[in-house]
Amino acid sequence: MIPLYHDLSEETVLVVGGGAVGRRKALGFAEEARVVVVSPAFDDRLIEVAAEIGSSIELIRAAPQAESIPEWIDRVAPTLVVASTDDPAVNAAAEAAALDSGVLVNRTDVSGGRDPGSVVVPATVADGPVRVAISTGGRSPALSRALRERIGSEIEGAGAMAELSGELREALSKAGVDPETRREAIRRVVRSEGVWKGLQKGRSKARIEANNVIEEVVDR
Ligand SMILES: C[C@@]1(CC(=O)O)C2=NC(=C\c3[nH]c(c(CCC(=O)O)c3CC(=O)O)Cc3[nH]c(c(CC(=O)O)c3CCC(=O)O)/C=C3\N/C(=C\2)[C@@H](CCC(=O)O)[C@]3(C)CC(=O)O)/[C@H]1CCC(=O)O
Ligand SMILES: NC(=O)c1ccc[n+]([C@@H]2O[C@H](COP(=O)([O-])OP(=O)(O)OC[C@H]3O[C@@H](n4cnc5c(N)ncnc54)[C@H](O)[C@@H]3O)[C@@H](O)[C@H]2O)c1
Repeated sequence: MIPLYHDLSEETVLVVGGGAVGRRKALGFAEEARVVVVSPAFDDRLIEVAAEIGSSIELIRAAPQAESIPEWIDRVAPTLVVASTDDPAVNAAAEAAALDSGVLVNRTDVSGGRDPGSVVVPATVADGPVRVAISTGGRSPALSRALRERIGSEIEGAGAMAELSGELREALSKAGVDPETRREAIRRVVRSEGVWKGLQKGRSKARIEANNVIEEVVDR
């Protein structure tokens, strides 16, 4: 399995099954996509949060049987279908219908042994624009979660570093610094203890540190 970061803004995710797992997936995807959850009953927290965040999550009360899932896919036109009911036959039908329509599918009730087009939702941790995704290839979701908790502290401050080094890279490029020198300067900035420490004290401190690192490379 190859990890990809998929921009789902303006896309629709269809979640079939609105229990605890369906709620977790729906709320995760609703950070970016429009989400439609179809289920005969909904997790209480999902109902609460859906009411708070408004139009990006739509809850539709229905219990589609296996044979009617393709109609739901036609009607909702999703980019991704999440199969999260507690009925394996309905989950299997959602998977088959999604794959038939060339739509991605996340089967939440099975691990390993996936068909092409089937995706795993990883555990993720973010700091600003930096986002780390962890998968065990479906083998151990509990381990994914434990590793996510560990990695969280590891990437603290990485978001600010991404912003700063991105801006510096653009500034060097505009100033006409040749690409090889620019790459070397930015590589040193992102590895510099001084710049990481500076970021904890504030942006201007980090900028001064970064400029010192860059000058050493540019003035060589
Ligand atoms: C990472 C995370 C993302 C998310 O869902 O948001 C996620 N599961 C999470 C938690 C979690 N899930 C389960 C437990 C209980 C402990 C345990 O059983 O291990 C815990 C731990 C907990 O809750 O602490 C139970 C479970 N999960 C699956 C099955 C079916 C099966 O194994 O057959 C069963 C057994 C059900 C049963 O038998 O009843 C299946 C999948 N779960 C996946 C993702 C995919 C593989 C990811 C990978 O490659 O590692 C995959 C394959 C499909 C998918 O859903 O994409 C999220 C952590 C979020 C976070 O906190 O960071
Ligand atoms: N991927 C994961 O992380 C993970 C974690 C725990 C469990 N699971 C698996 O995911 C499945 C769901 O777990 P859960 O804890 O959310 O169960 P749950 O019982 O809380 O939720 C199941 C939901 O499916 C709905 N449903 C039933 N028939 C339906 C139909 N025909 N159409 C639409 N919705 C229907 C129910 O009303 C309920 O809301 C289980 O099969 C479980 O084995 C996956």
